[in-house]
Amino acid sequence: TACSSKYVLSQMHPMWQGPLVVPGGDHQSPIDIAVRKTVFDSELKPLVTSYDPETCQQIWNNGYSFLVEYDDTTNKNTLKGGPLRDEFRLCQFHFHWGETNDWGSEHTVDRRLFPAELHLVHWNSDRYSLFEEAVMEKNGLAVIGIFLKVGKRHEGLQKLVDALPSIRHKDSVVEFRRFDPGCLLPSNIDDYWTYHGSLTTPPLTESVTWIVMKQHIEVSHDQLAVFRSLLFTSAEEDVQKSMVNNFRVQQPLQGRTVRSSFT
Ligand SMILES: COc1ccc(C[C@H]2SC(=O)NC2=O)c(OC)c1
Ligand SMILES: [Zn+2]
Repeated sequence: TACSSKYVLSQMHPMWQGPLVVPGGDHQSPIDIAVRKTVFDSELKPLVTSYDPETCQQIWNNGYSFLVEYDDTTNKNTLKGGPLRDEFRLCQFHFHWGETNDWGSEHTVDRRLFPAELHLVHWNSDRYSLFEEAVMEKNGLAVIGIFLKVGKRHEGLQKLVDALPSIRHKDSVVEFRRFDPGCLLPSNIDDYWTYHGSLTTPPLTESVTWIVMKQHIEVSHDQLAVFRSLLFTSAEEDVQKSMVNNFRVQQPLQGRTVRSSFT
């Protein structure tokens, strides 16, 4: 689908620090969410999600993370409400994780790192007709960020974990059907932080309304270990590199305000 955004990542080192000066960017992501500096906004509405598992298409390794992609040619997977004025359409979700459980998330909360972070990527289908158009526009994307903690096994995640060995190498893809992304949401999606930022990999465009959930989800140690069995490298390459630490470091807030939907 369009959203697979076969973006060519510059020869990005896993601990890619990015250029010191980002071209034309002072609203970059991820950031540290300093809770004491967030501002409660009573105008923020509850988030409304509606996902159809039948639109799930494939899971693939793009050499940076693994993506589960949805058919985004119709309006079957929608996100609205929260800080959003328009209706957005899910196109994919993916994760970021570390080589150990001590780090791996992109956003931090009061400098606290989580072992992994889930991103559900949506594009503004009220204003644009393709993901690729939306990704270049200021109000083009909405990404829900959900922290993962190591604890009890996540039953819904297991179907995805079981598919990972079949996409070990970069550019491998397999059919992946009837997966409900809603099963990955925490029980409480009314408490979140929101701010305007960017993609966390090239092209780093500042087109994202970030919605970071306060409540994390739990996955087991063994489930997360399977993420780390993926490889950055393609089958042809003679040196195989484990897909770990595929996160960007936190970027300066540059005067932005992070709003909270809760007190
Ligand atoms: C050209 O379009 C792109 C390029 C990169 C990403 C992936 C980035 S953005 C994020 O939140 N996490 C990531 O790893 C993308 O995703 C929407 C869209
Ligand atoms: Zn991401």
